[in-house]
Amino acid sequence: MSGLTITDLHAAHGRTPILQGVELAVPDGALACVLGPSGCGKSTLLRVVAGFHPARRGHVALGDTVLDDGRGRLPAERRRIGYVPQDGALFPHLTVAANIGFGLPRALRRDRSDELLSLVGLSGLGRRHPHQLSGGQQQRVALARALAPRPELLLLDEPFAALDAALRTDLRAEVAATLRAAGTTAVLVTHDQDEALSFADTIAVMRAGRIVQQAAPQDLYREPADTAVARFLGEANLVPARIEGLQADTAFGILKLTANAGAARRGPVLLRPRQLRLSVTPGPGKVRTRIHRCHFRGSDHRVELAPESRGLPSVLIAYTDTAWPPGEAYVEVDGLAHPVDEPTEPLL
Ligand SMILES: Nc1ncnc2c1ncn2[C@@H]1O[C@H](COP(=O)(O)OP(=O)(O)OP(=O)(O)O)[C@@H](O)[C@H]1O
Repeated sequence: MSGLTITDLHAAHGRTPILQGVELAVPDGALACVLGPSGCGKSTLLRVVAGFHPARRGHVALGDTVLDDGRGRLPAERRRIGYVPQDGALFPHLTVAANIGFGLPRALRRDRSDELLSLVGLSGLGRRHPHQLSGGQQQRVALARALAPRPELLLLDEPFAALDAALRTDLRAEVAATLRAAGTTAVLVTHDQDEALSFADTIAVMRAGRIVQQAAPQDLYREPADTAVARFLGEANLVPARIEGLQADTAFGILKLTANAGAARRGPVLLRPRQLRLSVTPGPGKVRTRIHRCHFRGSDHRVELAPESRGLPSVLIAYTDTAWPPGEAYVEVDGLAHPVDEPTEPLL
């Protein structure tokens, strides 16, 4: 078993505390994402797991092996962990095959680098040098090199950040497929929510040196822990409500909740843009709005609506399959509303 378990992990740069009680569990064979804004400590977390930076206290274990507990540390070269940095960091003077085989016993190098080149879709390019490859190809070589010694855990530090949008989407799907084929447990850090949502089995949202929520992508998107996580994962309509038990009283009428909210209180509920349904006719549970703006985005339209009722934000966002011309639209809610509170801790 090679699942990663991190409990109450603290680490610092000099005197500045950076990781402040990180809790993270990545099951054996799972692809996890640590998602958080720039500077929240994602790279520091990966560096502690890889063995390049010491923990102050806490516990980091891979399967049954303790990697660091703040007192003792397993040296990085004995951790069986692969690391893919942002820029790939290939050796420029070595061929692609030599980059992949670097560090392997000589007798294994050729077969293993051929195998890995095929796995990352670069068969036949082993004799080239890194500068003769595109950025995306170089990142695939970096992935192949990290996988070559059969690590139990692979760490990826924003490995697609330098690539253009289309290539990034393709490559991350390929990388996810490659990791699943190899059965490797992996942790990718990113500040890009689309990347996290499309890549991972489990996403841990990091803020100010802590994991504030860990869940499967769909659960995290629909049921974020607070308003900041809600906004970080995508556009959010935060609608004022009186919340009690399993329902919320809102300008749309009574909405059912994702979970029992307990005693009565006031607070926003989350409605994602796809939960707002537009129509041209009024009706029960519908709110009259004016279409402020509608723009085509390729796969859908993003519509900004100005509600005419009180008790709603000044702008609601809906994603629709068809275009909506300027004028009136009636909006109703589809699905469950999710109660969200303001975050109780600092955001950075
Ligand atoms: N070597 C260092 N010495 C001192 N402070 C550092 C060092 N490396 C990082 N820091 C600080 O630690 C904090 C966390 O940095 P880290 O690189 O872990 O964040 P991150 O979430 O990965 O950010 P990004 O997404 O921008 O890479 C930042 O405030 C950063 O300035």
